Amino acid sequence: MTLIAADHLCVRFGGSEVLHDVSIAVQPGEIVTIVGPNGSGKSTLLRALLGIVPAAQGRVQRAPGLRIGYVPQRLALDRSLPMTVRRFLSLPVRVSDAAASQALARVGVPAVAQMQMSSLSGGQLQRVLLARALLSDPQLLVLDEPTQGLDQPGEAGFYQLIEDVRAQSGVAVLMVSHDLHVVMAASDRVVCLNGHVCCEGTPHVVSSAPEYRALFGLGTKGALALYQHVHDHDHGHDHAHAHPHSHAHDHSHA
Ligand SMILES: Nc1ncnc2c1ncn2[C@@H]1O[C@H](COP(=O)(O)OP(=O)(O)OP(=O)(O)O)[C@@H](O)[C@H]1O
Repeated sequence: MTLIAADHLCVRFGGSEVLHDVSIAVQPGEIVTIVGPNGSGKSTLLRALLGIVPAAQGRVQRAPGLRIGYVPQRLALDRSLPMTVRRFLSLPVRVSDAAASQALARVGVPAVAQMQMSSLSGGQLQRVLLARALLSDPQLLVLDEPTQGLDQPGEAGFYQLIEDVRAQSGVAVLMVSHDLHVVMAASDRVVCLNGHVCCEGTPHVVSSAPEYRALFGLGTKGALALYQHVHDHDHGHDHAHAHPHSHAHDHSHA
């Protein structure tokens, strides 16, 4: 059963077509990442899938009753207004203290409930946003650049958390990211977007595709190395055939 899908979707703003003939589908339990240059329509695609932006052509389908936890790219919150994390977690739907504590503990920030939203660090804020998205027990998490502004360890920690949450709950994840290095390792499937779908597939396939290389250059060696590293661990049983160094070496010359 497909959770959410765009079928030959076109989106226009005024006279300009921002998305052209985009088809994409997310299955239960998958982590799918959309990458692409600035202005390539990544946020628009998420917003169209969520029904916030209308389709000019094609259509969007969501599984009946689909529960979605959405973390938008920008938090529309006046940071000068006093608001504790606890109160924020009850917006717009009131949750019990127990549920709030459990959600914060789950994302690794158990002690921030009484802190002001404005005094959270970037990494803490991202985790609080994720906690709120998880409170509705979603089948699909939609995350728009969830690690924006985080340093490399913060980024890696956040993606690890996403994988842990997926492993615990089986939630599917659809996210937009610019952090190619870490994203590649954390995704089952990558969709490279530039107004249309340039290429899509496993991180390995996408990062070797000429369309991807044309957009992102060859600065993906780290991603490849990291992905191969994780992959080799997952497939320890055929380690007689696995040779991480020669893999990385081969690809750096691909
Ligand atoms: N509500 C809107 N009205 C008019 N134009 C819009 C609107 N939303 C987005 N656009 C335009 O659509 C294009 C794609 O924007 P979008 O935010 O989807 O790109 P993106 O790939 O997410 O970019 P970034 O990586 O910079 O976040 C841009 O040219 C943007 O100006």
